[in-house]
Amino acid sequence: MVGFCETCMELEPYPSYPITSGVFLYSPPPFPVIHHSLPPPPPPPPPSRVLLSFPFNPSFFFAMDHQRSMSLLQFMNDEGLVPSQEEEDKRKKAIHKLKQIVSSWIKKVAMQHQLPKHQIAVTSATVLTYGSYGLGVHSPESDIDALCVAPFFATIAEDFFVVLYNMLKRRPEVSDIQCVKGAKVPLMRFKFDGISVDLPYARLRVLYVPENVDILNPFFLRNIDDTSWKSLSGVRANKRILQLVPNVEKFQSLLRILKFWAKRRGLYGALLGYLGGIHLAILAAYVCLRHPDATLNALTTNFFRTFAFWPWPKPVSLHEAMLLTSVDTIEIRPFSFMPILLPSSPYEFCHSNVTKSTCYRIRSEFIRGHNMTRDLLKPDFIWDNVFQPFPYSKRYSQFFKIYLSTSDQCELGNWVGWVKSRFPGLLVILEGIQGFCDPNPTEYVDNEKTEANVVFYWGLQPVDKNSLVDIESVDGEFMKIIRNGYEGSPGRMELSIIIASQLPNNAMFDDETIKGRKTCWRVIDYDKKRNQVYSQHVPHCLVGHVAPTCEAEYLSSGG
Ligand SMILES: Nc1ncnc2c1ncn2[C@@H]1O[C@H](COP(=O)(O)OP(=O)(O)OP(=O)(O)O)[C@@H](O)[C@H]1O
Ligand SMILES: [Mg+2]
Ligand SMILES: [Mg+2]
Repeated sequence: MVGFCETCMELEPYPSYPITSGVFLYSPPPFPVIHHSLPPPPPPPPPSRVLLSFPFNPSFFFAMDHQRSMSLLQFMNDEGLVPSQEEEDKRKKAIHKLKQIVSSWIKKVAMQHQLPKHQIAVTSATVLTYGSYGLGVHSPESDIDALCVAPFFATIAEDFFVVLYNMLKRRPEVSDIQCVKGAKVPLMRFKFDGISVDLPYARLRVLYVPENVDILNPFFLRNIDDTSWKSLSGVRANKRILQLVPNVEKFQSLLRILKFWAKRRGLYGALLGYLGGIHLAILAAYVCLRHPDATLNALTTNFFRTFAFWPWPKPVSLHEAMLLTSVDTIEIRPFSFMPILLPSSPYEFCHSNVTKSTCYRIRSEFIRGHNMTRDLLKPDFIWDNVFQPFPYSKRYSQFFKIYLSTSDQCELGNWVGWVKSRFPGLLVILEGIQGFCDPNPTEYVDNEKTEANVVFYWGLQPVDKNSLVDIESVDGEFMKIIRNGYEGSPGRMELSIIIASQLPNNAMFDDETIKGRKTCWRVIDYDKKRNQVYSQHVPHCLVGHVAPTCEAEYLSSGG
């Protein structure tokens, strides 16, 4: 078990005494433990056996459990985790309009392809929502993940990325539109009425795609291409999760809570080796399946207990949660510190960038959550403590600073997106040198600089205080990774090491203003650079203009 620092109720960064539970399968990195002000960590909290010293009164425990569930719901409300009716209506309206655009797009494409009139009349395409919106757990700042599903004749390269792109671009509701062609799941990303939308594409071997097409039905999955298959996997996974969980409402509340917890504790973001929405959704579903009658409090407590003692890298699978022995086909699993299996055929693993350091951080946070929630009778318990922002500046003595800037504000989004897509490589380089790195996912802005910028501060735990990272060699190695493939004009990148006291004032790591600090950026106006594209089906027919490719923010996931 990992100890607490008594002054700040934070877990020690690394176990300072032998681990007894067998939770950690690899040896902890050989770093000194920072005792924030008190030297040795206290012994682990007393086991829950202590509860049995009270005369056992079930109704008292039920009452306590109920009370904690109620206060958790109140906490969610106070934090604004559930979008207002007004926000919901705005999203519904945006999706409705998107469906209309897609419907008229497919007719236009059918005409451009010179399909017979009767086929043009019946052809249709639709939009299926998935991700956090599809699961009903989105927060006000979540994007809408919407899959455009169309008949086979509409190509991705031309009809989706050119014709639909241009139709969207002309709409007054649409801004900041980008084509993300290089990702495992290619997509268009834009804002619709101010809401971020991720729009990947799938083609089915049909002429008519029903509005609520059942993509778990094998009929629709016949002979589809590889990209479509990958794009559909998010929708299939979501649908399966919602079918499996015994109580959708409780699952949604639990997942909302966990996403908020992960954001507050600096653990949200698959790109930086932490947990993405899909990972948390499967972990939450696992707990719901194992405890079908549990209250919200019991589910949250069980979540922390289950994963604090999970024997990683044993995969988490919803089949196991249902006590089924195995699934039919499992892809050959690449090594992963925290493998999590998608719940729908062909049972691939969620893409993961978890590293040794981030795995350690996540597990420490599971244990912290467990230690804080395990005792139902703890007199001074308040949920607020569980969700305290992670105190980076107290925890780390040094920070790896990544300063990214462009002289033109419009180029910042693409430049930062590109560098971020290469962050997994940088993390590996830093871990190789330092052994440990905590890539804080929060993006900061240096307001003292006149140029458009985004700054990252990653926590470091040097082996000894005098050891310094050789910035030049890190810079050289990382430049090799980011140099190839960027299509725009690259911005500036400065890497440096700072100590905790040099953190700028606006990087307030330890207070509650952590919410809403994500940088907003604008995207290049592609109109200035677009190229004409002609139809492959009708010679000399101009189908539109192609946007220069914006590189994938995610190396291989559709998020
Ligand atoms: N690493 C991944 N592995 C497999 N599927 C992924 C991965 N990342 C994203 N996806 C798919 O894309 C969907 C949308 O991802 P996204 O990153 O938008 O997260 P989200 O769950 O919608 O949370 P948020 O509220 O932060 O948007 C997920 O539900 C999942 O189906
Ligand atoms: Mg999303
Ligand atoms: Mg998304």
